[in-house]
Amino acid sequence: SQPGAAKPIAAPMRDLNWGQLNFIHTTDTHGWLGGHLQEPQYSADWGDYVSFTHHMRKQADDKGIDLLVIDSGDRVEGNGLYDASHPKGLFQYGIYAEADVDIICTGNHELYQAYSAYCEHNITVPNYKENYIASNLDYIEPETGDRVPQAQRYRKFKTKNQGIEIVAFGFIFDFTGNANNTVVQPVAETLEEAWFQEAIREKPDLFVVVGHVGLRMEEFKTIFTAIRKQNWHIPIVFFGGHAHVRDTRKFDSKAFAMASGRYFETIGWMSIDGVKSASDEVEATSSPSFSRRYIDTNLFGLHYHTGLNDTTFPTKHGKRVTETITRARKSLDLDYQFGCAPKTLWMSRAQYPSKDSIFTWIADEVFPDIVTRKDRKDKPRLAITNTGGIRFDIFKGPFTRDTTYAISPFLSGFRYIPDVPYKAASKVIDLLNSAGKIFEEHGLDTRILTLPEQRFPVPIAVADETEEVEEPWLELRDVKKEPSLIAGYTTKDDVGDDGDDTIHETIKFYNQPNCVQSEIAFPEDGEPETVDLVFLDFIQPWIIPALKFAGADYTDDDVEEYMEGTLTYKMAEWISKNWKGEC
Ligand SMILES: Nc1ccn([C@@H]2O[C@H](COP(=O)(O)O)[C@@H](O)[C@H]2O)c(=O)n1
Repeated sequence: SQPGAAKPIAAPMRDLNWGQLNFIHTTDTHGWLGGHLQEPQYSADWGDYVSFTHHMRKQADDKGIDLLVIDSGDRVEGNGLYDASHPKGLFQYGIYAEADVDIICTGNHELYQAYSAYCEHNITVPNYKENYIASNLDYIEPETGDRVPQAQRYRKFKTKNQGIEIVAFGFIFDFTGNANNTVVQPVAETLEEAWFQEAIREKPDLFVVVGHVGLRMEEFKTIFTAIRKQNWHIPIVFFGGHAHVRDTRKFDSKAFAMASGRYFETIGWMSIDGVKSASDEVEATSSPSFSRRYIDTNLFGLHYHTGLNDTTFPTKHGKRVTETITRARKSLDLDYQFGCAPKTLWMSRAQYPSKDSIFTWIADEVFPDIVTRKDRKDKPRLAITNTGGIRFDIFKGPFTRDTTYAISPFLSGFRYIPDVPYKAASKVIDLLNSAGKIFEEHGLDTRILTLPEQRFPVPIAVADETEEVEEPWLELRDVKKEPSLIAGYTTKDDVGDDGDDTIHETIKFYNQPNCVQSEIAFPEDGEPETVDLVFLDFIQPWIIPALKFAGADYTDDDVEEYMEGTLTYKMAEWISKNWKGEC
């Protein structure tokens, strides 16, 4: 872990189950390669990950079984290590590539900006060569305008030790917010293509679908159905992401999907037995058994799972990566303190509105101060932001450059429509928060506005009780002798509630609105006649139809820049003025 990071913390652990074929999975790391410096249960860094995967590959080799390392996208945006450099990702791409990944695909965050799409195509794809798969994504070459596959459409290969034959795909969900140098082909359309139809007729031992797709979104189900139509008996595993949650979904007794959280808090572990019979000639027809674990990026747990310790765990390579991160963090001055957070503010561990809610802080304290311009400072205004634009909690203590990007990594700026009749403008916030249907008519999904974690909830009654899911190696070591529990995830998925490698004190999460609003410079009595309606540029597509529905006919041409500067910049400025002091 990084110098100054919180020390790893002891906790009661559940063992990992090894099978014939095993997977290590990361997703939505969003640049958190330095680890969570303030949280002991997630303070391992990418160097530790490099050491961990090395030891686990070695164990697989020693046992004569196989291990594959997977990443399902959104490696960028969300942490100073990526966002604070000019250009962005100056250090991040090289550091990430120190990890040896067997199957890797693209997420939506690699595609929001033409620049990051360019880097993905020209840095990460060549770094991973045949391991990079882009089943439904094309890149547009800037020099020629030619549309080319971002990477190969699928990959057929055999595992190193047992020669298990795998056909692997790499999808992204039906994303529409991509920059114009990429083309995302809708998943359902892609499945009709000749190459896909050929690939699913290959008859491997196992299909592996890696996708930047939430497990409860439609896309994986559609892919599952297409593969199953051709192959009633071949096992399929899916590795998803995007929803920022730990989750496992069972499509049928031979098809299992897992998602491994967010921000390098989680390393996913999946194992399968019975995927290939000992004799090559006989097809494995009985149901394979699957198991999953969500490993906290706590060095204590990584030592535990590898059977190593402080001295034996770090490999030379891992140590070098840790040192490279330290140097990069230093040269980006990520520990520079803008101020000192007087208390912890939560995204979803507090209700909105409440004194501990980060959104209440933004609406009540930050926006009234920052959303202003000299020539219209007395104009009453409504300022709206989507909650999804805020990405992480603020912990009491130093608020650094790094914290700034973890909270607000995006380049979104402030726009407005001047002098909107208040009667209409005042209705916008409720429409954004609770009138999803109205926006659907305009092809807009209001779930995009909110936190990824609550966008695709896991259905409550999910487990199919009639089917057995094997968890034969579960062993809980000495829970009673271990220290008290630390707060963390208690994941409920299609298999049960024992997936987390660490037994945590359960955290309660509260649903948040899609958007929050501040009323600024309002008259003391009564309502204003008109207001300036100020909003972050990301939510403009929802603002215009909302106003229309509220009775005010505006178009994109009526929208102007409200002030210079991004939310990220303005927030950091606010903190340096208002949270002065030592900590
Ligand atoms: N400029 C932006 C870009 C994105 N968002 C929010 O992030 C969500 C996507 O994040 P994932 O990690 O789930 O891919 C998106 O739906 C928005 O809520 C934003 O606010 N501004």
